[in-house]
Amino acid sequence: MKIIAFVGMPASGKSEASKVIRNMGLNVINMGDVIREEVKHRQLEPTDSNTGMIANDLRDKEGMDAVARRCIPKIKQKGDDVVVIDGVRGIAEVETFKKEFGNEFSLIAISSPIENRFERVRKRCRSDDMQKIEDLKRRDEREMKWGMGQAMETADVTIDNTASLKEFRQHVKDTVERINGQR
Ligand SMILES: Nc1ncnc2c1ncn2[C@@H]1O[C@H](COP(=O)(O)OP(=O)(O)OP(=O)(O)O)[C@@H](O)[C@H]1O
Repeated sequence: MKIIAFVGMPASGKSEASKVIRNMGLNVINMGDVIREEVKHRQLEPTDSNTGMIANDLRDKEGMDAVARRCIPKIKQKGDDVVVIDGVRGIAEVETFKKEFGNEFSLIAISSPIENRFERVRKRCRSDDMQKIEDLKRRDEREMKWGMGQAMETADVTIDNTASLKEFRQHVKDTVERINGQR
C-alpha cells in the first residue's frame, strides 16, 4: 500500500491536486474534512474562525498529530494500493504517518507565493475564505505554528504552483505516476 500526502500553505492548490488524483481513479482522504466533521459534530458554523478553533483544540487536547491519527483508520479501511492524503499541516503529522507506513509514505509539497494564493482565494468563495490579504497572512501564521514549514522541508518532491492550472495538473499527474512507479 502506497500513501502519498500533500502539504502546502492555504490555497496553494491541494484541492486541485486532489481532483487530479480522483480523476486518476485513486482515493483521496481530506484532512480538512476531519476538522469539518468535528465542527459539524459540535454544531458550529463552518467559518474560518471555527475551523481554526477546532483544529487548535484537537491539537491541544489530543496532540499535534491528532488529525493524522484520526486519518489512519480511514486509510486502512480503504485497503487500496494507493491512498492520497490531502492537507498535512505539520511535522508531527508527517512523523506519525512515517511511523505507521514507513517507506510506503511519500510527501509532496505544493509551493505558491501568498500573492498568487490570495488572488485565487478571492475567486474561490468558500465559506471559510477571507477577503483581505491580512486574513490570509493570519491563517498562514496559524498553520506555520503547526510546523508546516518543517513539514514542507521534509517533502520528497516539491511542485511549484505559480503557472497555469493546466501545467499544475500535468505536474501533479506526472509526479504521482513517478511515485507509483508507472513512469
Ligand atoms: N495554477 C492555478 N491557476 C489558477 N487557479 C488556481 C491554480 N491553482 C489553484 N487554483 C485555484 O485556487 C483556489 C485555491 O486552490 P485549492 O482550493 O486547490 O487550494 P487548497 O490548497 O486546497 O486550499 P486550502 O488549504 O485553503 O484548503 C481554487 O479555487 C483553485 O481552483
